[in-house]
Amino acid sequence: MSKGTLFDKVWHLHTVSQLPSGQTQLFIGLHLIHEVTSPQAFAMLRERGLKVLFPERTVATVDHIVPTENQARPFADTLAEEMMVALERNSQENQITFYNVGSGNQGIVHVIAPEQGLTQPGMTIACGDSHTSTHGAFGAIAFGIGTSQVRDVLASQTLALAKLKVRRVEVNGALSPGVYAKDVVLHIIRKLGVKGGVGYAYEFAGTTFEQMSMEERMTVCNMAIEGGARCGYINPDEVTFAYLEGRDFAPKGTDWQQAVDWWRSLRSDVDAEYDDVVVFDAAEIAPTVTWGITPGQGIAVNEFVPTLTELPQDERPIAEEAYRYMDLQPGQPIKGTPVDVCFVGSCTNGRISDLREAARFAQGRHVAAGVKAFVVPGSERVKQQAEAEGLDQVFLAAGFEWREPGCSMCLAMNPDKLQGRQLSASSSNRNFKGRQGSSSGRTLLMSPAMVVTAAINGCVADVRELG
Ligand SMILES: CC(C)[C@H](C(=O)O)[C@@H](O)C(=O)O
Ligand code: SF4
Repeated sequence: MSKGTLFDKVWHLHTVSQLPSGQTQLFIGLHLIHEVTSPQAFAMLRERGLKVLFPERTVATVDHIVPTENQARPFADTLAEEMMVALERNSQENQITFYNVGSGNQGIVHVIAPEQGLTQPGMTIACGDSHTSTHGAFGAIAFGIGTSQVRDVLASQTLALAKLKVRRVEVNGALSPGVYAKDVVLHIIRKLGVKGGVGYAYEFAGTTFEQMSMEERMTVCNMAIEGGARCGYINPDEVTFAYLEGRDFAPKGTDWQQAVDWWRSLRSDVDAEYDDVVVFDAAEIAPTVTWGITPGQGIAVNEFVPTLTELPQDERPIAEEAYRYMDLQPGQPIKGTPVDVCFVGSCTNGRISDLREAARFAQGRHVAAGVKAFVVPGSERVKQQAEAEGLDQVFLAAGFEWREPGCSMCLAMNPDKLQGRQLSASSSNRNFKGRQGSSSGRTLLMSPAMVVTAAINGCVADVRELG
């Protein structure tokens, strides 16, 4: 194996051909599909009389449109019901494994594939969903694709792609108390910008990531795309292997050791060359909250909404738009901003460790009067595990609602929606205008522990002061 980054090695190993366009025809090891971006792709396939080439390399689940309260069929929303029926039919007709509601394996696509061991180091993974970068936490090259590319993968198991450059994003040192993976990635995006990663894969490296659990690594890679990087990854190590061992689709017996040796060989070499390197110090990272309308508009919870003069010229127009939309004044503290809705969930922070941490802060406390707070597990397995540990009871006793798995209010393609100008504290990944349902609804992104802190205080508050 030649010297290089994991990205280079995996790309090279999956290259089928070099296309005259200069692009690479890349083999896709695992194709994940969900109800939103697959129906049209299957329709295009049908129009051309094509079949799914490798149905065993495609796995389907339903997440965006699933109601998290009443899941009785048919769904009240006819469009949601149509998408559901289409996925059921397409999976069945094409012999594609479909983890439907009630199967015990359903959930947000980026939660279920890792938990079942489908996501493995050295793979290429594509899904018609931008947060596919999540799977890079395992040392896979994983990226979101559009619907016509979903068609291409279904038909040929390959994609025509231009190779990305690689930026090593290094963070070193221990995280301070109250600082989580979410804060690390919000900090990175704040510093490098929401477009800073365009054209790059982000290799997250350094002792901070080495110390993280797989679930924390997934939180970081999940938001690579929010920094413009279509994929983000972390080199596989003992933490990765320990997480994978014994999972349903992980190699077993003698295959296991062989796989581990193979995965080790794919790590970026110490003398690998990068197109760019940036280095951060973990000690500088505080609990972070977004105040604006892009995930890059983040500040430490004890900082003030930036004034125009503090911002570089090119960030000023979007800042002005954000002040107006969010109804926040430049220079005001973010702490103390009243919240209406508190949401713990999503493919960023809806895993068991997120729920455990949220429950730790909710334990023995109560949601403030007038605040609607709810917890949505990322998958049926996460829900089951949380209930086995009694986390649901902790949340319920604290005044949180406990829901069925799905994307829920991360995107509000289901009944969980903000109303009017409501302001939400959310553990999800996007704070775009109108993202959580209402066209004028407002979102502040933060870690699950900070969402719980906000729920209890009725306003943005510092998790470090909750004790
Ligand atoms: C619906 C889907 C295409 C979309 C995505 O690509 O990310 C969604 O998951 C999101 O988070 O905005
Ligand atoms: S949880 Fe949110 S970000 Fe993740 S796939 Fe669903 S809608 Fe997209």
